[in-house]
Amino acid sequence: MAAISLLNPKAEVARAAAALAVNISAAKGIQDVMRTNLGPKGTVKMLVSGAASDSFILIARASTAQDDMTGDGTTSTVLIIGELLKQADIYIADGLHPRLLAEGFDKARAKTLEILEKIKIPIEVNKENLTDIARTSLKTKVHPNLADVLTDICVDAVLAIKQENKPVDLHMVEIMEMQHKTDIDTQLIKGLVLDHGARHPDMPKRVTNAYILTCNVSMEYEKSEVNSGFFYKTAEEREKLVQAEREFIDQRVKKVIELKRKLCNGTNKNFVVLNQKGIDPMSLDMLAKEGIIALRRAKRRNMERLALACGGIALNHLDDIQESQLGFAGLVYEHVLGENKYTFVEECKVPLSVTILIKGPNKHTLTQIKDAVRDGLRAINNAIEDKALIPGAGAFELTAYNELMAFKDTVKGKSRLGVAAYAEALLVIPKVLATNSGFDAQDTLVKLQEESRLNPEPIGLDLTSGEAINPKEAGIFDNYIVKKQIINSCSVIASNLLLVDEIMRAGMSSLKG
Ligand SMILES: Nc1ncnc2c1ncn2[C@@H]1O[C@H](COP(=O)(O)OP(=O)(O)OP(=O)(O)O)[C@@H](O)[C@H]1O
Ligand SMILES: [Mg+2]
Repeated sequence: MAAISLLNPKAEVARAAAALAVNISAAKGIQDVMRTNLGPKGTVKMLVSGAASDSFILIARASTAQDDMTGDGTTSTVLIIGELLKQADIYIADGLHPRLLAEGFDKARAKTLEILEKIKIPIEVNKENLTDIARTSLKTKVHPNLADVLTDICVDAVLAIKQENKPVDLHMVEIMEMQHKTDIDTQLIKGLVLDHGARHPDMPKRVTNAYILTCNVSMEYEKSEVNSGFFYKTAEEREKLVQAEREFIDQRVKKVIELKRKLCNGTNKNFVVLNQKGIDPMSLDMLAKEGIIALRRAKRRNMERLALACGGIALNHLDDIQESQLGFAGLVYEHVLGENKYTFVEECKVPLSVTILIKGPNKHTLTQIKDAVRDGLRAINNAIEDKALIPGAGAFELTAYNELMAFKDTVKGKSRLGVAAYAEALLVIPKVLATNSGFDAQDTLVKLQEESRLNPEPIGLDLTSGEAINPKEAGIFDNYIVKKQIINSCSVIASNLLLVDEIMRAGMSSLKG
């Protein structure tokens, strides 16, 4: 193939035209697959795979890049690219050169970014605003009742870990799954959940007002050294060494017990030891007699999170332990689920790390909720970083359309057709939102455009009634950063797909040269 096109310039042109046609039809095809996803009435996300064309890969990459960056806007990206190419197809059939269209796209892109700046609503970072953005996002992912529950959880989680004047670290929100049919739903734990229980039957299963000692100190008598035979000659000597070693471990445990007695005895307070190292049965016995809960072999990662959640310091030795080094939790309890034991450390006062515990009857549900929670958290975080929101429900796209059409008249030459095509393409968002809710796209659009001519405020679509609404009043918002990325990536990808013949020619001439 390549050899023939090198020799025959006509074949080269034919191939380029065919490539353009492939790109256009691929973009339309992907758009058709994705369109039913958009908005809260959209169906659950589908994973598209298996198509081989480069254009597909390009669009898919744009859409996953979008997802990696902000966790949102992938469906809109694909829809707008598809629509840009559909529009382009009409103009190209009329003889317009793709390059002029691409030029127009780029002018429109710059203008649309200006429109975005104008429409953006500066916000204070407070519960109400964060709830609006989280709810809008979550309702596009899970059914409305669950979305409401998850909205509160996500907002409370972020507000809990958010520190004044510092960027939010979403890693401090641990997402944990529990597969179980249960009446308790997904919940926010102001603290954390360890996936094991206490190791002694006499230890309390539930305590309140608990000091938390986190440490990485062996409370385990290490037989191996003593038993190795190097250290003793007689049985008596061995016995002594064993005793000395035992004594050494006991001293450690006694230190803990001493502190516990000092702080807790005669009060309503309790004591919990969470140790990264081992605790042997004798040590556990001693602790259990004192009513102390002790967990051994806690995961290292959890040790760090424990200190963040409960306060205190993870200690590497117990030589001089003091109250100030301990954390505190309002409630510590064991929870048994089937064969698994969990320990909940919660009601931490100022937790810098929290846990969202997702419950669901099966893996599929768990994954779906987990993805939704991640999206919700990212939407909240985006809003905090942007300190702004964009009115949703198609309001931004309708406003941008109006302004771009006015702008188009100021653009000289044929590239203005690219600007018009871009403006038209943005309307795919309100149109598909309408269709997915069972309304006629054209009727709805006419209605909304009439309303937006009368109303200075951005106008969006009420998906229940099919009428115009003010998204600001309805609390429907999108992230600024997400819209910005959609605007940028759509025009770049669409232009690349359009200019496939030029790219091919450039590639070809470099081959010839
Ligand atoms: N309650 C609502 N009423 C009207 N429009 C809404 C509502 N909630 C969300 N939308 C609109 O739905 C669109 C977002 O839909 P959706 O989240 O399904 O797709 P996306 O963000 O493009 O892609 P992704 O699949 O990555 O989330 C936005 O245009 C948003 O304004
Ligand atoms: Mg979305």
